[in-house]
Amino acid sequence: MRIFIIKANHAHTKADFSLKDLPGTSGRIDLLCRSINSAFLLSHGFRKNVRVWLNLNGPPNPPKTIRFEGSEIRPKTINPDERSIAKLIIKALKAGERIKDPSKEHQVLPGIHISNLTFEDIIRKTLKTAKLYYLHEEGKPIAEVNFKGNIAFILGDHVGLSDEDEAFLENIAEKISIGRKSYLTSHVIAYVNIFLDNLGI
Ligand SMILES: C[S@@+](CC[C@H](N)C(=O)[O-])C[C@H]1O[C@@H](n2cnc3c(N)ncnc32)[C@H](O)[C@@H]1O
Repeated sequence: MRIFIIKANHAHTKADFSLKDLPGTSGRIDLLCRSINSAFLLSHGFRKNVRVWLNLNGPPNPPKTIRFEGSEIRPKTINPDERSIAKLIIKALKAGERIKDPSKEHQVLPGIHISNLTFEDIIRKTLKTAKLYYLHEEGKPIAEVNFKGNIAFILGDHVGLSDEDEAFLENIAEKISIGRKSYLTSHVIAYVNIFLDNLGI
């Protein structure tokens, strides 16, 4: 299984933004929509072996975490356009306002779950079943990594991870790189997926 964990520092935790101006009003939920597209979609196909954790930390009620579970998501739930993926995030955030025990995950649609899990909670949970890699420009080249079993990748948003996040990951996740340039989160996910496809993993 491939797991992508994205920490979104400013992404709004309430559906108080405009679909007409996602980049300007949502704390960059547009970036998360493109990341979902890159993580799951093939041309005329869907990656069932992928899990994505979106960890939203913007106003007004951080954190909110949305888990997309490829093996459970129904066909045609995830479409390629940003707007329809943003609508799924809005649905999840609205459901998140109503749940009684937000420390537990609540299913919004088949394969889409919302909770108040923190970034650290997600990492600790994932560590139990997968090897963790932190994607960063200055890491070890991805071509030198011997991938085995369940693999989890941690990525930042447009501002990247904080010093505190990096300190937390220090002895938990290996820092790996797809190149020395700084790429968009969604492009990094697409590259990693294609790289692993070519390895036959
Ligand atoms: C736009 S970049 C963030 C740039 C931000 N200024 C920083 O310093 O982290 C978004 C995320 O993509 C990943 N990323 C970008 N370029 C990468 C590269 N060359 N190799 C591995 N990961 C990369 C990192 O996880 C990064 O946090």
